[in-house]
This record gives sequence, C-alpha cells and structure tokens, in this order.
Amino acid sequence: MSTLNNDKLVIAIDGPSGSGKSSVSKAVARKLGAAYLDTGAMYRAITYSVLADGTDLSDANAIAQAVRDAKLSISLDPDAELVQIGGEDVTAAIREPRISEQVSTVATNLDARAELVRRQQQIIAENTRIVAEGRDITTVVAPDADARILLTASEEARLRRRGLQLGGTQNESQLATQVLARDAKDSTVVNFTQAADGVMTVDSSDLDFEQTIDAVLDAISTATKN
Ligand SMILES: Nc1ncnc2c1ncn2[C@@H]1O[C@H](COP(=O)(O)OP(=O)(O)OP(=O)(O)O)[C@@H](O)[C@H]1O
Ligand SMILES: Nc1ccn([C@H]2C[C@H](O)[C@@H](COP(=O)(O)O)O2)c(=O)n1
Repeated sequence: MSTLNNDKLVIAIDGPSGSGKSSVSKAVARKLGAAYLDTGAMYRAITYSVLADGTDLSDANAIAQAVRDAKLSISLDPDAELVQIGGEDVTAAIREPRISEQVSTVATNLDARAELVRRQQQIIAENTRIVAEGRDITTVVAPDADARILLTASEEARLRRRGLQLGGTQNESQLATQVLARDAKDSTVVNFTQAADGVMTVDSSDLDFEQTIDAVLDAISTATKN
C-alpha cells in the first residue's frame, strides 16, 4: 500500500510518556496529509470533566458512567488542536500537571477504556488517512493498522524533554511523578514498553526531533511496501 495516494491508511503509534508520540505523530500526519488522533487527549478530557464535576475518583462505576455520558469532541487537524467536553474548550486545561497527576485513574478503569476504545475505533473507521497515537493503538485500538510503531526513548531523555516542554516549572520529583509514576500505573492495564509481534520500534533517545520524524517515516515506508 502506498503512503502517497488516497487509499485507506492507518498508522498506529504507541509509547511511554515523553517519548515524543504526540509531537512526532502530528508532524508525520502533516507529511502524509493524514488526520491526527491524540487518544491521550480523550483520557485527559474525561479526567478534567470528572474533577470539575466533583465525581468521586474512587468510584469506578461513576467514572465509567461519566465516560459513557461524555459529549467529547476532538479535532483531527494536526495544525489545529481543539478538545471540547460538554461544549467547553479544554484544549489548554487538559495539559496542566494536575490532570497528568490524576489521569491514570481514568486510564486504569477498564469500563472507561472500553468506551474510549470504541469511540477511537469509530473515528479511525470514519477517516481515510489517519495517524493515531497513544498506549494501546498498536495492540487494541488498531491492531490491523498498515504500520504499527512503538516510539521509545530512555527515561533520562523523556524526563529532560518534559522538563523543557513545561518551561522548567516542575522540579525533579514532580517530573518523575508525571512521567515515570504515571507510566508505572498505566502499565498495569496496557503494555507500551515492549513491542508486540509485528510492531516496529523506533528509539529516539539519541535522535533529535527531525531525525525522529524521518525514522518514523522510514518505518512507515518499510511497513507499507508491497
Ligand atoms: N527526538 C526528540 N528530540 C528532542 N525532543 C523531542 C523529541 N521528540 C519529542 N521531543 C519533544 O519532547 C517533548 C515531549 O514530546 P511529546 O509531548 O510529543 O511526548 P508524548 O510521548 O506525547 O508524551 P505524553 O504521552 O506524556 O503526552 C516535546 O516538547 C517534544 O517537542
Ligand atoms: N491510548 C491511550 C492513550 C492514553 N492513555 C492514558 C495514559 C496517560 O497517562 C493518559 C494521557 O495520555 P498522554 O496525553 O500523556 O499521551 O492517558 C491510555 O491509557 N491509552
């Protein structure tokens, strides 16, 4: 299958926090003229909403019901980030550290996951060309994708990148909570540290941003060659 025509093309990218999934997937989607789906933003938007509503985070049924009821909308344009829940624009708010610190409560709720996976699969089915990224895209959401990539980076690189991204506002311990502790919790329900069968690994530890985009595009070309 060619990446340069209008045939159906689904690219699945997973990886741990700070590995570069969102920024690299967005750039890859632009290059391929594809839509871009940030599945983590969906988990974050639900987290924002349950915190705002005062939902008891220890009540798994209440969280699952909140996901089923959620009026969630996400832009698929890699150049125009927009996430809305219940009509409220939460694009910026879902990136706040307080959301990163609580999002695993939603991500580890299996009923919540089932509903979000269903919505993600529907979005992928409705779009001809799409790059979707998250933690379980290569394994659960789109196991039949045309290219499946695990984007990794060392802990040191991921902490450094996230620290720079947050403009030096977070200390070492806060970064470790938001990156490493979150990965440890999320890993209890999905595996995004080891590539499943047929999934290609791109390790970006020693690559700069542009080199990582090229490495992912190379992996996509290899996977989609007839
Ligand atoms: N190869 C790279 N070299 C240097 N910086 C990078 C590289 N890849 C990504 N970055 C930068 O690292 C930061 C984190 O990347 P990004 O937000 O895309 O990670 P992520 O895997 O989506 O994280 P999370 O899952 O926590 O949202 C961004 O500022 C991004 O520009
Ligand atoms: N497919 C996905 C996407 C995301 N998550 C969880 C794990 C993260 O803690 C959280 C936020 O994701 P991020 O914005 O950091 O990529 O959502 C998941 O479990 N499955």
